[in-house]
Amino acid sequence: MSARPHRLLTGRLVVATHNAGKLREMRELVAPYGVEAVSAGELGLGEPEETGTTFRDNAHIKAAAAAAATGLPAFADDSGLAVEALGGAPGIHSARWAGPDKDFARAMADIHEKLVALGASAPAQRRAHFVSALCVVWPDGHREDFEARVDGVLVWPPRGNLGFGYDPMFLPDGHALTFGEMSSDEKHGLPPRGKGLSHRARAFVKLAEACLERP
Ligand SMILES: O=c1nc[nH]c2c1ncn2[C@H]1C[C@H](O)[C@@H](COP(=O)(O)OP(=O)(O)OP(=O)(O)O)O1
Ligand SMILES: [Mg+2]
Repeated sequence: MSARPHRLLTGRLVVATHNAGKLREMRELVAPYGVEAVSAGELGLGEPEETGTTFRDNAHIKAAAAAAATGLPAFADDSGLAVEALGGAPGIHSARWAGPDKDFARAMADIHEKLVALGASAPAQRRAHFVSALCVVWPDGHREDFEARVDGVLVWPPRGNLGFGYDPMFLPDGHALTFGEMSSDEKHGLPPRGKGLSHRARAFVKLAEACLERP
């Protein structure tokens, strides 16, 4: 009899990302659970092409590639910023909008300029959310998927130099600091502080509930 409809994640785990900011957050999230996290970079894994049309599909592509290459369970995140006035852009293209140089200062300015061109200066016209799709894939192909979002507004100019990507322009609802001004613990917003604040932490709370046990 199984009280758990999901598969338990134990032992070694590949964190299938090539983004240093994300890797740090994903390692912090799994740290309390006694799994040994090894990164895609440490294992010399390549970066699969993200050919999916959804966050969920792209997270699966990354986790499945890493699990197949290593014979270990693999944990991937596909995430992005969806700006309401831009019809959800950049969405799954959020990393690609920063170009090959990963110039997020430029990508943030681009978004701001597009909003200005639309006359969107009031916070209510500058609403956006981050989405995170987390996927764990085992070498036998079993998968577990979790997704969450965090809503907020885009400020200008950007504030803070913590975090990564679009963090300095994202002000989550109900908070006075942008993600760029928050410590990583504040951005996660996990217990005892809260129930999860960032998209990634909120999705991870679901993953942990389903697939992880504290040692
Ligand atoms: O918490 C976040 N704070 C700020 N920006 C964020 C966040 N979460 C996603 N983002 C933006 C930037 C990132 O580059 C892109 C995700 O694109 P995404 O393809 O999932 O990640 P990536 O290419 O950077 O690394 P990888 O695919 O190896 O995991 O969205
Ligand atoms: Mg990517």
